[in-house]
Parts: sequence; C-alpha cells; structure tokens
Amino acid sequence: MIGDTRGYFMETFKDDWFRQHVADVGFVQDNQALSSETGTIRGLHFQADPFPQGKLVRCLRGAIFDVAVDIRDGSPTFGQWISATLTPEGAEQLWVPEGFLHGYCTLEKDTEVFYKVTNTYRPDLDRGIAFDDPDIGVDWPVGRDKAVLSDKDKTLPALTSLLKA
Ligand SMILES: Cc1cn([C@H]2C[C@H](O)[C@@H](COP(=O)(O)OP(=O)(O)O[C@H]3O[C@@H](C)C(=O)[C@@H](O)[C@H]3O)O2)c(=O)[nH]c1=O
Repeated sequence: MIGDTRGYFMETFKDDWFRQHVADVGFVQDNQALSSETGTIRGLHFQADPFPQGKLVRCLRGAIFDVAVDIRDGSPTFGQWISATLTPEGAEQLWVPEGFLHGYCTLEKDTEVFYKVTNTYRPDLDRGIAFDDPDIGVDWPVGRDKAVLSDKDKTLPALTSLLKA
C-alpha cells in the first residue's frame, strides 16, 4: 500500500507474480458479497469436480474471520482447518486452493468480501459442509445460536457425508 496526500495506491493482483510465488492457476470470475450483520457465517462451501474453485479472498469493508479446510482425497491433513483475519487496512489476502472448503464469519456490520475464483460458478456442483461440524472443529467467533446463516447453510451435511459418497 503506497500512501500519499490523496490517499493510497495498491496493486491487489498480478498474474505473473501470483503464478510464480503462490500457485500456477488462472482466475476466470470475480465475486463480491455484502453481509449486513456481524456474525454472518457463509460456508463451508466448495464446488465439486470436475470444476473445483480455488479462491483468492480479501476484505473490502469491515473484517472477516476467514477459514479454509483441507478436504483433498487422501491428504495427510484431511479435515484440518486454518483461519486468518482479513481487513481492508491490513490488505491481507487468503489463498484457498482447489480441494478446500471455504467459509467466513463477519466481525463487523456491513462487511464486503471480494474473491477471485479459478472456475466459473456451476450451481449444479455447488456443495457445502456444516460450518460447525465437530469433526472439523473450527473455532468460530460465534456459535450456531448467534450466527446469521442462509437457509441453505442451516441444513448442510457433516464432513462424513463426503466419505460415504
Ligand atoms: C457463488 C455464486 C452464487 N450465485 C448466486 C446463487 C444465489 O442466488 C446467490 C447467493 O449464493 P450463495 O447463497 O451460494 O452465496 P454465498 O453463501 O455467499 O456463497 C459463497 O460462499 C463463500 C464462502 C464461498 O466460498 C463461495 O464460493 C460461495 O459458495 O448468488 C451466483 O450467481 N454466482 C456465484 O458464483
């Protein structure tokens, strides 16, 4: 972030740098979502094969607790999660590779999130796992009683449903 008397300038994405330093993937769609309430949880989502989505996530307004969970078949870290707090001031970005669940919880009202994805949206391949699945055990800032959820996210299955598929 380069500040001057007008404000700041920031490069937020550079294809050649990303391919060299993070992952050799191309992005084909940009998404943006506004969540009005603090404690809104979106997730945990993924897009199924053959069009999985890697996601490069940042927060444009407010703040989020952002989460990625490894669900790669045969991975030694299957079911393990990581989190990062993303804010506009910090300008952090989280790279969620293909084969991971993704979800986030808003830490402020009127939080806006922006992310690039590596495959276009396919509603027929849209999948999810319950954000509070105890087998994953994400330490969310809010529990199910306080979380603001979409109707779809209220009824997502457990991680074990993937193992039976
Ligand atoms: C994800 C997506 C949704 N939609 C539509 C479907 C629906 O009518 C409306 C809202 O969709 P959802 O309820 O699935 O939105 P949301 O709960 O924000 O879903 C997102 O959550 C985060 C955590 C992710 O990682 C994303 O990949 C995506 O799954 O937008 C698109 O048109 N294109 C898209 O790429």
